[in-house]
Amino acid sequence: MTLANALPKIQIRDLQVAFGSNKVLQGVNLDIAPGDSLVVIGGSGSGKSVLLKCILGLLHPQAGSIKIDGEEVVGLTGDELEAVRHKIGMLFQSAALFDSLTVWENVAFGLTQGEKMPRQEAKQVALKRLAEVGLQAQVGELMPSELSGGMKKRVGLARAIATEPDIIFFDEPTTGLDPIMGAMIDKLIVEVTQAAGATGLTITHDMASARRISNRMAMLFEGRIIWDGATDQVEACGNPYVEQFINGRPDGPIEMKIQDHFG
Ligand SMILES: Nc1ncnc2c1ncn2[C@@H]1O[C@H](COP(=O)(O)OP(=O)(O)OP(=O)(O)O)[C@@H](O)[C@H]1O
Repeated sequence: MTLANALPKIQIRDLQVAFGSNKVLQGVNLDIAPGDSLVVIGGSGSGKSVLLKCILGLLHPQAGSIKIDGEEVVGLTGDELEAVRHKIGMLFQSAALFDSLTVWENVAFGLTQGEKMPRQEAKQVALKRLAEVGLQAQVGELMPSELSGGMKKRVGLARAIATEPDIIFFDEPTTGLDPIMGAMIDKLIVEVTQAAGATGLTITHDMASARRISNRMAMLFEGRIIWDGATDQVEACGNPYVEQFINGRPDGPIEMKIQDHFG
């Protein structure tokens, strides 16, 4: 539930990132309220991953501000950056599990390494998290190579929530899954995020998934957020770029831009 006057969980102002002459983010402004689940949509190469990397401190913007809980994170290094990252759980596109660790060790990684929790205690937490994503304790003893794609995503989700983060990032959470498994992962994402009272930030191309996961959407186009609003209003938002994108129409203002470049 969004509180009208609550301090944004994440506040982004005039964020600018360029790689040489490629100006990827050209003044991004975005507020994400506590408890919101926001999906950032936008075409390939529009800068969605760059935006997430800036929030994680993996990329340094040329200009602009990113505040988490009111604290500036741009420019942080060392322990201060680690403290910010500790607030964020992440489900990576490929689930990004360590091949040489068992499933439960993967889930417990942030607890044993980051929080120095004793191994047996961390294992109990990991098994609890695995149960929350519908996986039995025996799965905890398997190696990642023994899992299907859907199971890997579940394990990745269990790992993302293991340290009870305030914020969870989901990078293309349904990529590579069949539609039913994708819908199941979406349902789990909603359940675990709400149960944790966490704020969600997702990047995806999968509009069905975006609609299921989010209560808010923002569209990134030509380096800026060109629309940001409630998910249930996106169909009728009146923005021709957003309407073309969410309906996957080949014709419209976005195609005209592509023709400008290559035509
Ligand atoms: N480390 C980097 N060095 C140089 N250019 C980069 C780097 N990271 C990203 N880019 C460029 O920034 C632009 C945005 O990339 P980004 O990966 O954020 O797009 P995206 O919206 O996540 O795309 P997709 O949906 O295809 O994953 C691209 O033009 C990309 O080539």
